Amino acid sequence: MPAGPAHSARTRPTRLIVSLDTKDRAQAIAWRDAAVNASKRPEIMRPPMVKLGLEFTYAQGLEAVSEVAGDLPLFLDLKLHDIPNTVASAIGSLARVRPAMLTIHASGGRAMIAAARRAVDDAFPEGARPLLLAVTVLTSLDAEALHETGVESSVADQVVRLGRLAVSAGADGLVCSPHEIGLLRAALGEEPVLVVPGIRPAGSAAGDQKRIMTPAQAHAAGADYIVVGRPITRAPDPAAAAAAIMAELLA
Ligand SMILES: O=C(O)c1cc(=O)[nH]c(=O)n1[C@@H]1O[C@H](COP(=O)(O)O)[C@@H](O)[C@H]1O
Repeated sequence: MPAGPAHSARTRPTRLIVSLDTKDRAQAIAWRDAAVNASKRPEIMRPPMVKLGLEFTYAQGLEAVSEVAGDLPLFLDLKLHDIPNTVASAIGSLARVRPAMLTIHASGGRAMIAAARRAVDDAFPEGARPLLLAVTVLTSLDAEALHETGVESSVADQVVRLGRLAVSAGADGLVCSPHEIGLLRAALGEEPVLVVPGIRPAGSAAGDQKRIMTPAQAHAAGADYIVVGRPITRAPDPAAAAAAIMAELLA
């Protein structure tokens, strides 16, 4: 694993990914535009990424995904989890969308992750390959919910175990909660890209998320990207909410 951090946790840049979780195309475009407008404020001037996932893609299809992403870098979050051949073939079907990031579940195992790696390398031209991200333990799970699935380790140990497995099998990065960033950096070094949902600005409702932090806390912990949905999209003024979150990442 690479040693020698390029940035300390505190100075590592953190970029916002806005999660456009809706079935409605016009709504997704409106939220995208609100985030883009927020990012043009002079103190920010850093365009966001957008995430489209299961809800939007099942409702609207891949062509609509491309339309909504427009020129913004796209995190296509379909969390593939199946036998290796099926996952690899599915990745081939996603190439036309030109995502910047794709997700699989690390718990699909080494052969599945390695097959996904090969599929990304085969299906996308060099220079246009998405980052292959492996989801470790969903941020909606706490220790009790994880144990109920038959995993006896702590959440932290399971995240690190799956993180090591995924990176050694070819993943470029991991999806984890902000609570595990330090442990993953200690185990895997600075190179794996850490994409971090479970973000809740102070005072906002946790909803179904269990392992949460504020944007500033996740930035200070060393997240490369934070993923934020409802705290922006369900806010009375999504552009203002996005701007406030982006401002927290500038420190
Ligand atoms: O892969 C993800 O993006 C993801 C992984 C995870 O462990 N937890 C998690 O919340 N997500 C996604 O991140 C987004 C979080 O949305 P909010 O909870 O509304 O901010 C949702 O689109 C989730 O699907």
